[in-house]
Amino acid sequence: MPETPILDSLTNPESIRDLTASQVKALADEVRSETIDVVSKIGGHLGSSLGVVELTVALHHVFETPRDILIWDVGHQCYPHKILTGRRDRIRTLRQAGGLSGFTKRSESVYDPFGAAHAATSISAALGFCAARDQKGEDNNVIAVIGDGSMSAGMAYEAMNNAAETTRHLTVILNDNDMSIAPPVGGMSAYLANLVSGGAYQSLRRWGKSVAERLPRPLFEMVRKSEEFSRTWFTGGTFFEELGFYYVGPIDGHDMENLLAVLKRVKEIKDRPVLVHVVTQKGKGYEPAETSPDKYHGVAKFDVITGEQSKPKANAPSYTDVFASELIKQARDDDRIVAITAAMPSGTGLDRFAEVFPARTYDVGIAEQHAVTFAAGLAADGMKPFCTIYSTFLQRGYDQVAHDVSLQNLPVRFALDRAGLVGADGATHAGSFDIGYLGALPNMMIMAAADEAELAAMIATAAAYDDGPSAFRYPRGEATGIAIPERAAPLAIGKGRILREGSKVAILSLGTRLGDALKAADMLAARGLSTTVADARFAKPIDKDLVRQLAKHHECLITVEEGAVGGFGAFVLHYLAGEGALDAGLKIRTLTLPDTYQDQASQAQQYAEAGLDAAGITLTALQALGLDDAALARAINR
Ligand SMILES: Cc1ncc(C[n+]2csc(CCOP(=O)(O)OP(=O)(O)O)c2C)c(N)n1
Ligand SMILES: CC(=O)[C@@H](O)[C@H](O)COP(=O)(O)O
Ligand SMILES: [Mg+2]
Repeated sequence: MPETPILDSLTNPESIRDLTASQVKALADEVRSETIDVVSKIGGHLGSSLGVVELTVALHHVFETPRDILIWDVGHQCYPHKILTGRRDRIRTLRQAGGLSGFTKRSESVYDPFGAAHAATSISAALGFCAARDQKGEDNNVIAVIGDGSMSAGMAYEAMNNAAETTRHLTVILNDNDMSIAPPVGGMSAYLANLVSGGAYQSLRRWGKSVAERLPRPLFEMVRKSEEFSRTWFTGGTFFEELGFYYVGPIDGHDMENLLAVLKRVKEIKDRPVLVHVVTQKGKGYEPAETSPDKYHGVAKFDVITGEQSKPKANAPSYTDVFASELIKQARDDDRIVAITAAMPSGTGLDRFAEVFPARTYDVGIAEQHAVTFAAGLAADGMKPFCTIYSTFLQRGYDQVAHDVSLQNLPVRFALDRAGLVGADGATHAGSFDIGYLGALPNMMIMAAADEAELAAMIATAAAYDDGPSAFRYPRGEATGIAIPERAAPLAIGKGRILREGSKVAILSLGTRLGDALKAADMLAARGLSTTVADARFAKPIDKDLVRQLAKHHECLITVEEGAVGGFGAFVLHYLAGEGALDAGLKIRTLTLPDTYQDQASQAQQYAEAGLDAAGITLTALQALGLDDAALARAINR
C-alpha cells in the first residue's frame, strides 16, 4: 500500500515541524511535483518557485512560522509557501478573478506577514518587524528571503546599511540562483558568483552539514564568533560582513540535510544580523525549466510531459512587439537613440533592440532609480535615451523623474509599458498612476496610444522631441491588428483628433479605451443620443482647443482614461474650470480607474469592473443626462 503522501497528511502548517529529516525531504519532492502540476494548468511564475522548494520546506520546518516572521522578496516564488501554509486547496485559483494572489498578500494569510511584488522590499520590511519585536520585548525570529536579482536594487542596500544599527537579531536568506528574469547583471552578481565559484563552496558542499552538526554548541559558538567563522569555515562574504552581518555560506539550497543543519544553527544567532547565502537553481527539478534560457520565469499553461506552453494564438502583435520594432526603426536613423531597461529586457522588448544595437542597450538591473538618472545624464550630454520601464516600476524612480529630469527639463523619453490594468499580476503591477504622477510635473509631455499605429507615431514623436522630457504609455497584451505605416510621422504636440462627429454627448478618450468609447457611441446613438468621439492623444499638454470646442458644443462631456483619479480627467476639469467653461452647466463626468486596488482578473474583467468598458461609458453618459437604463445598469452590476 503506497504511503499516504505527506502533503495530504499535513493537518496544519505547524505539523511540518514534527516531521523527521527524511520526511522533510520527501515533502519537498511532493511540493515540487504539486507546484509543477499547478502551474502547468494555470500558468504563472514557475522557475523561481521550483528554485525555493527545499528552502521553503526547510524554513517552515526550522522556524516557527507564523510566529516567526517569514518575508519573501518579490513574492513570485511563493507558490510552495502557499501550498504549505493552508492554501493548497485554492492554489489552482492563483492569479485568477476571485482567487489567490500570485504574490504574498497580508489579507490572504497570517503566513504572509508582508505583501510583495516589487523587488527588494523584504529586508526593509523585515527590519521593521525586528524593531517592533524589540520594542515589544519579544523574541521571535524574522527572516527575509531575497533573490540575487533583487539584490541589485538600491533599496536592499539601504536596508542592509541600517540593519546592524537597528537590531541584533535578523536573518536574511540570499537566494542566489544566478538569475534575474534574464541572467543577472552588475558587480554584485559578479561578486556573488565569485563567492560561489570559490573553492570553499565546493568543499563546503561536501562537509558543511557534518561540520555544522558535529560541532558541539560551545565550539560552534566559539568558531562562529571568531574571525575564522567568516573567513575560513565559510568563504568570506566580506561585503556583507562589512555591513555588520555574519555571512554564512554559500550553501547548497537543494541539499536538505545541509540546509536544515545550517538553518538550525543560524536560528540561534541573536547577537548580529545573519546573511545566509543559499545557492539554488531556478527551475530546479523540471528539465524544461532548467534548460530554458529564462528558466520558465513566467509561463503559460504547459504540457508537463513536453514542457510545451499552450499560448493562445495571437491575432495581432503585442504592443511591446510594436514598441521594439518601431524603436529599432527610429534608432536606425538616429544614432543618438539608446535604450535602457531595469532588468526586464524580454518584458519590454529591448532584448530585440539589443540584438540590433547591443552597444546602445543598457540593462541596469533592478535599479529604476538609477535607470532614470542614468538616462538624465545621457540626455544632458546630447543622447536620446528611451528609459523603458513598466508604469508600475517607474514609481520606484519617481523622485529621479522629478528632481533629475523634469526640474532640469532634460529630454529623457519614458516608454511606459504595462500602462493601465495588467490582468493576472493584479494590483501590485497595475500601471494606474503614471498619468497623475508624471502630469503633476512641469515640463512633462505625456502621450497615450489608442492603438499600435498611434504608438508608432508617438515613438516617432518622442524621438523627434528634444524640448524636454516625454512619456508615452501603452498597455500589456495584444494590439488591435490595424496597419502600421512603414514610417510613422511625428504628431503635432498637444493635438488630439476627432473620430466621430455628434452633437449631444462628447466622449474624450485617452489611450486604448477608444475602442470602447466608439462602441459606447453606437449604444448611445441607438438611444437617440448623437455622440462625438475624440482621441486626446496627449494627457499633457491637453488639446485646449479641442476640449473647449467639445465643452461648448455638447450637453455632456465624458473623459475616459486607463488611469487613476487625478490624471487626464483632472487636467481637463482643471482647464475647463479655469476657463469658466463649467459655469454654463456642462454635464461632465471623468471616467477613471476606481480609487481602490483591483485584484487580479483578466484585463477585460478588470476594465468592466472599473466601469471603463462600452457599457460603463454608456451608462455614465445616460446618468449624466438624467436618463437611466435599469437593464443596462443591472447587466453591469451598477
Ligand atoms: C522594482 C521591481 N522592478 C522589476 C520587477 C520585475 N521582476 C520581477 S521578478 C524579477 C527578477 C528577480 O530576480 P531574483 O530576485 O533573483 O528572483 P528569482 O526570479 O531569481 O527567484 C524582476 C526584475 C519587480 N518585481 N520589481
Ligand atoms: C514577478 C514580476 O514582477 C514579473 O515577472 C512580472 O510578473 C512580469 O509581468 P509581465 O508578465 O507583464 O511581463
Ligand atoms: Mg535570482
